[in-house]
Amino acid sequence: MSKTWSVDEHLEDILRSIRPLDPIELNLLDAQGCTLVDDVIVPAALPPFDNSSMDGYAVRTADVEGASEEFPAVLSVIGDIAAGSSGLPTVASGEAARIMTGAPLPPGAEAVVPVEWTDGGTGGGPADAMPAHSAAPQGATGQVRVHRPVQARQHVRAKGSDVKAGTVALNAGTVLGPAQVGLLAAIGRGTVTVRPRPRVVVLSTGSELVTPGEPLGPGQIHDANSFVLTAAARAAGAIPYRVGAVTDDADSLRATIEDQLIRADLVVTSGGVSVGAYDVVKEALSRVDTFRGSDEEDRADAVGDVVEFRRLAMQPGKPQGFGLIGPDRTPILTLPGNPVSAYVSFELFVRPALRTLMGQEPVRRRTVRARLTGDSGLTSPEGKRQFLRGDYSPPGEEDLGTVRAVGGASSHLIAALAQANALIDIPEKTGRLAPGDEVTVVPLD
Ligand SMILES: Nc1nc2c(c(=O)[nH]1)N[C@H]1C(S)=C(S)[C@@H](COP(=O)(O)OP(=O)(O)OC[C@H]3O[C@@H](n4cnc5c(N)ncnc54)[C@H](O)[C@@H]3O)O[C@H]1N2
Ligand code: MOO
Repeated sequence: MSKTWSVDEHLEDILRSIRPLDPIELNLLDAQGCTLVDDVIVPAALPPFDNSSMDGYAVRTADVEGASEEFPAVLSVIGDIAAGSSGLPTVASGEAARIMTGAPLPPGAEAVVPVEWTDGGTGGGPADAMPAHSAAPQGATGQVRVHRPVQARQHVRAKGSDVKAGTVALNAGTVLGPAQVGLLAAIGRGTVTVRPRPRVVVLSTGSELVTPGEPLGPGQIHDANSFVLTAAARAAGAIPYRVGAVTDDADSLRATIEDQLIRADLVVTSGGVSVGAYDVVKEALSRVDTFRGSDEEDRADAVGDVVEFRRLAMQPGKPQGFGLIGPDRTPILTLPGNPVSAYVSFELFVRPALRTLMGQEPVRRRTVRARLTGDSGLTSPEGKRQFLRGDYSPPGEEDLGTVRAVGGASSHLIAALAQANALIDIPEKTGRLAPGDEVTVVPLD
């Protein structure tokens, strides 16, 4: 009998054959979720100029020293400075410029008095706000009474106080989330060089499969796997292409995969990999001449172009296949057909492969230790690493969180999978677990 592989051996074999995708330059929003290839250097200081952090009046500090509501400092308003203003007036002694948040601090001014610390030019008590310029253009002229002093640079955001020119804004390897996209935009980057999202072709196999939304005939079931795998690929950051279920016919499957290779950085199939007489994936992909290219060079490359089918010491997910196919040596992972097996296999093998293609680390999901709860204990097949579905609660006051098994071990239990938020990772040598035992948990967040 051929070798039984451990989960780690199979994963390591896959990862050994996969390299990060070549970098490309993408528009900022298209790069969301992608990994930066190079450090991004700040080209010019941010903010690019000293500016006001308040709507108020730009003043000289000496002019408002000792000011109070009873004895206000009275200053002449020389004009408005709105955000985006250029051609700034100089603020001389006894003068103030009305200034808006984000507007450049004018020459001569040392600080900004918020409008609430003034009469807003009304001659009355403290102002709540400035009237709109369109409704009260006279606010840009006349006099303002200032009720409180300010210190030099108060309410001024200094040039470069956010980031300085020449410093590193983001390090290579950073995954671009909303805040990182925002920073790149703020420093003026319209495009960025990243590892692209991998394109994943997902196809399920089985003559019994019917697309959701269509009625079932005798012996038929709805195709769940191509949906769960497509959703999982998208959640992992890839661009999935779901191909409708292929019937159990080796030639059609080969033809479908061959057609799809053009748009695939990775192919995932489900079903047809065990030991039955209609296990089409195995039949179609075990042939040595699979996916020869059309020219000589491709043909030479394609020698040995075969998917290796393996048995893993794992439950669910025992039958697995992996290979590199076609002229571009595209990785293909063939997952077992039982829906829970397909999903667990995705989490353990496909997701790390996708993260490797994206240049993201760590490639494996984090694990935590948790205490097993539930009325009875668990049994696990010795000699197999078992991944039960679990409901994990993170620690509160206690040092460890808790986890409860959801549903049984059978790999057709997709309803229980949908109630789970974690996998319970039970080692090969463990046959029995009691409530209160510590276990390893893989949160699926
Ligand atoms: N004699 C043996 N039989 C089986 C063994 C074995 O070692 N010896 N292994 C079992 C294990 S474990 C698994 S896992 C399955 C894997 O089988 P396949 O990968 O060949 O999958 P299928 O036979 O095509 O399907 C299995 C099961 O899952 C259902 N299925 C398949 N695709 C979908 C889909 N897209 N959506 C929903 N459900 C799907 C299918 O109808 C079958 O019920 O083999 C065991 N047998
Ligand atoms: O190993 Mo299978 O994946 O139990 O259902």
